[in-house]
Amino acid sequence: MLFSISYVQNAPTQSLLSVVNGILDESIERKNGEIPHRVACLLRKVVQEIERRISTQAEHLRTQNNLYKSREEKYQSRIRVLETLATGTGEETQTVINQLQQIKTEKTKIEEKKKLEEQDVIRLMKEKDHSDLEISAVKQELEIARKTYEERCLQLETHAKEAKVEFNERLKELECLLTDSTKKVKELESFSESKCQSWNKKENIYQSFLDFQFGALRELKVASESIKQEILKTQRSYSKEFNHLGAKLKELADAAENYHMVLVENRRLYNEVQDLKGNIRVYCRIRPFLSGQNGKQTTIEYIGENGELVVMNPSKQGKESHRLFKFNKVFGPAATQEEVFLDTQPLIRSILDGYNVCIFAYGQTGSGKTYTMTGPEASSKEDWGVNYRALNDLFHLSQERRSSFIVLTVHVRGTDSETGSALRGSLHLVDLAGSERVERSEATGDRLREAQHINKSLSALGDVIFALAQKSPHVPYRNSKLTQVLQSSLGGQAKTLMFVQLNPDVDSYSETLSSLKFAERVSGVELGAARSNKEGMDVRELMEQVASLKDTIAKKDEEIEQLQMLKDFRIVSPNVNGEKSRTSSLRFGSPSPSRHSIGGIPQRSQGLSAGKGSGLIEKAVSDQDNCSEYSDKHSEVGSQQSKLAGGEAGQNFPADVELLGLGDADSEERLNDIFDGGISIGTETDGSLCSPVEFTLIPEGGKPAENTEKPKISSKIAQIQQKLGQTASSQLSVSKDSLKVSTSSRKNTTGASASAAKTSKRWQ
Ligand SMILES: Nc1ncnc2c1ncn2[C@@H]1O[C@H](COP(=O)(O)OP(=O)(O)OP(=O)(O)O)[C@@H](O)[C@H]1O
Repeated sequence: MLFSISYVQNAPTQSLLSVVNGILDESIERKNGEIPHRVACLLRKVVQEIERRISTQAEHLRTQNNLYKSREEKYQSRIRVLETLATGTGEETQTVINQLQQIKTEKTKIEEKKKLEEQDVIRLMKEKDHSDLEISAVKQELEIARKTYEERCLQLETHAKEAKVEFNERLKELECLLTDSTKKVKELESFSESKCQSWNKKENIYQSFLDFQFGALRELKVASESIKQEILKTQRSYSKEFNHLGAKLKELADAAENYHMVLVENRRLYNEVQDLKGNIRVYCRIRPFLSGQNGKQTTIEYIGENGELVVMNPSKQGKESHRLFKFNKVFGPAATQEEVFLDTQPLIRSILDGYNVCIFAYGQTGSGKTYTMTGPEASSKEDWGVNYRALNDLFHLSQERRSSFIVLTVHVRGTDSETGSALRGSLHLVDLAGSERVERSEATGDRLREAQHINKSLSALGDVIFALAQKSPHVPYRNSKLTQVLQSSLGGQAKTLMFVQLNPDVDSYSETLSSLKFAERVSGVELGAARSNKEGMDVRELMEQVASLKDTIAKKDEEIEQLQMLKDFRIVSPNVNGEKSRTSSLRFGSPSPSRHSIGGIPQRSQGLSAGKGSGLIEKAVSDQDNCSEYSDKHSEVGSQQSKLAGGEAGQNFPADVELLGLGDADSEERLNDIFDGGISIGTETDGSLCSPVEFTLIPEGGKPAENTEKPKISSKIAQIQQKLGQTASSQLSVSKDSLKVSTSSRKNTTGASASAAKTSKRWQ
């Protein structure tokens, strides 16, 4: 804002005022109240100029006013002159009037002008007042600004003074510090000098240390060289040892290999233990999903090599969802017929050693029982089931009966040419009916009745298994034809194997579980060590001698009785004679368990109807019935065949009467049958069946003989017994009465053997 003096002098008042206002506004906007000195000077000049102008204006106005007053007076005098003149001449008057008029107009104009100028003056006055006010305001502001400025200056001066004092103090401090620093520098210089000296010393020490280290390093190099040599030596010895260890490891690997053989051996031994304990072996077989069942969920979780099986219940969670079972062997879905048979073969072959063997397949419908036992229909040789494989030589027979004792029984008999002992074994191959619950079979009408029947025989089988597992004194074999048929295998110390067949389908889980539980129970059944039906020549001869001696005793007994009766007849009345006869007959009836057993052997079949198998059983039983005709005729006892084919259960046959007078054309064979029957029937525990052979073999030391011939016979028996003691001493424990019974039972048993032989022939 630099205004020259000429601008201030030449600029109109209005613009000067606006300059002043601008300066003031600017200072107000800054708000610091400070007006620079130059601006203040300028303002002062502007204000002075405005004041000067106003005073000039006022002077001018006063001059104008005086001028107008003098003019007015002049015109007034003229008017008077003119008025004087007007009174003189009219024309002149008129002219003067005109002039006057002009003057008046002029006067009006001048007055108007005057008015305007007066207005101007008034306006200027107002402007002046306004300017005065503004000037005073500016003055005030200037005063305030000046004061503020002065205060600020004062403050700055004070600050400057304080700063100066402070600066001086700081300067002093810095001077002190400088002095200190100088001192310190000097100290440091002296310290570094001493340090330098000590470092030099240390350098010398380190130099000597390094020299020493280099010396040591040289020594170490020498030592490392010798250590290297040591290591090489050790390496050589280690490699030797490694080789040695390798050899040992190889030995271990061989041992591990052997371990597997040992495992196999262990399994074999385990099987032998099972043989000795007589457990029913249980093989579990899981059939694969059939075509169309792909993608189905399986319940089989794990199949162990040693017979472990874990099944999973998909509807349960956690621990309860899994169940572990252990059997002799578990065959997975991929197991071939050959594999299954290979594990079964030893058992089957043992019939050649005179064992009775029974293999039966259990499981729900469609689980693969027939597949395992027989094989699929129209099967090739690889698909052959256990039946065909085991009975390759009887294949044609199996085929004949393909369309219908389910139960295929094979009797094997042979003679050991070296020892002359006879071997007799039988093999039962049973394909049971489906084990599912009747509701699940969805059968109705006749099929429902048939299913119920099947269910009954399977439940009877369950009862028998349960009784055997519990070692119950009574085993209900006779509750169904099936259990009667299987009696010799389930209770006759035979070798028995059950295939439990499983359908892996999740829908069959409950059936699978119940089959597995049943199988678990079956595997717990101990039948006792299997016995071979092997009779040495000595035994047979002795048996024959015992039998003939018993015959003699019986004849003598009869003679004694007849004599006694004759004697009594002579002494007492005929009634008494009758009484005596009855007593005598009763003695032959069932006073002792052994007698009772002979009487209670026959049990007539009521006709079989057991589903798929029932036809065959029925046929078997009808065959048996045919045999029974024969056996009834000949009063056969002692073999299981005769038991099934005989009369009502528990019926006591008057064995003495029935068995007497039989022909003994093939007595040796019959004797064998009896012996066989004795062994197989021995475990019937309800007291109705017992081995007649046991009676024959077991005289109980005995009462003193009544007849004079008896001591002779008894002593002969004793001799025989001594011989027999070597082979069958454990079975000796019957009374003299038993011996009497046995005399006649011999005939009885010979009859039975014929039946067995014939029945066997029928099946062959
Ligand atoms: N291990 C297997 N491998 C291949 N297919 C099998 C196997 N086991 C069973 N099957 C098939 O499963 C189906 C049912 O088998 P199978 O007839 O043997 O059962 P089942 O238990 O005897 O039935 P049912 O009680 O009705 O006689 C058949 O088609 C059979 O071929």
